[in-house]
Amino acid sequence: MISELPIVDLALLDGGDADRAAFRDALLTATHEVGFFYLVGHGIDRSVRERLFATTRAFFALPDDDKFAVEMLKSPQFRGYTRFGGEYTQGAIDWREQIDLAAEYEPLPETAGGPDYLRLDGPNLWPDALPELREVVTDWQNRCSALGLRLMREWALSLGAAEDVFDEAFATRPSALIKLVRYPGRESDDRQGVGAHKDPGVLTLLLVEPGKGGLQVQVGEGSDTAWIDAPPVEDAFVVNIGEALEWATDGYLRATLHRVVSPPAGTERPSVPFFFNPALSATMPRIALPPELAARARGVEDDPSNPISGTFGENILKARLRAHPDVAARHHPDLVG
Ligand SMILES: O=C(O)CCC(=O)C(=O)O
Ligand SMILES: [Fe+2]
Repeated sequence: MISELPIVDLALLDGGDADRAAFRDALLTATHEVGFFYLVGHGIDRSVRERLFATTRAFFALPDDDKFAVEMLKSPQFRGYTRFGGEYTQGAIDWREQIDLAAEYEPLPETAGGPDYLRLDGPNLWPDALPELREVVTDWQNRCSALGLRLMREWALSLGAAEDVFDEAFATRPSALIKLVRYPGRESDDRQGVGAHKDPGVLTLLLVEPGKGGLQVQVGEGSDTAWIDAPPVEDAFVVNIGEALEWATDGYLRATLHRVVSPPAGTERPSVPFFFNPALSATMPRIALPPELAARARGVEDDPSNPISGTFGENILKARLRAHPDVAARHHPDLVG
């Protein structure tokens, strides 16, 4: 069983045919076997990442009243600030605070009997007290979306499909989500920063402040599994597959359980996950795998407590209602009974 996540170097794509083939091999192997890898060579400058973390810290340093002014409880679209104790994974509280900022679109006209997930379209709650947040987050979203699309094309090629097979799902109203997160240190037997979960979207590009451990990834198969540490690697994103890409590849690519352990008392751990998500109404294409890959596809995991839907909006709405029961009860009582 592996003890460290594999490293994949995007700069290989700037080389010749052999380098590009090596990149696709490494990408496919990492995401078939582990579902998680470190991405280096991505070309996003250190200064840009430092600015993102400086802004993240500035947000969490705001007085409580400024954060509560943009509380998610005010947002039927699950945007805004979640204080400690507001979020749950597998029924247990996640000890982190965060602000959720997603792509912003005008709600589509209400159609009677239309899908519930369209309720997720709408505005972010931007804090007046930190006006630069909007520009920094929008810039980060643009950079990560471009990187996400580039990776999707590489997966398409490495799976034997047309390069643009995934493009359409992201072409109109893609619903990328960024969280700025802060895990406070604590002295407690309960170490749940965020509980074990799979990400509901397509892929996640995670940035963690240098030097901050705590992320753990489940490796292995069936009953033979173990949790390994995935500390940040210099200049690297941690990238993982979400349920929508597992679904698209009949489980050839895997969405992997991961969790964050609270940092030690007296420290804190900022992180910024970017969730590369298609349009709410998109159904991911199901890739016709070449026989040698199809033979090793596991099928989509069948977990009665977490059914995976091929329509992205259904999958993300399920995850949002479960993670934020207070928002669900206030704004969507008809969906949670
Ligand atoms: O903060 C992290 O390192 C990971 C967070 C995560 O897994 C999530 O928010 O889905
Ligand atoms: Fe996650």
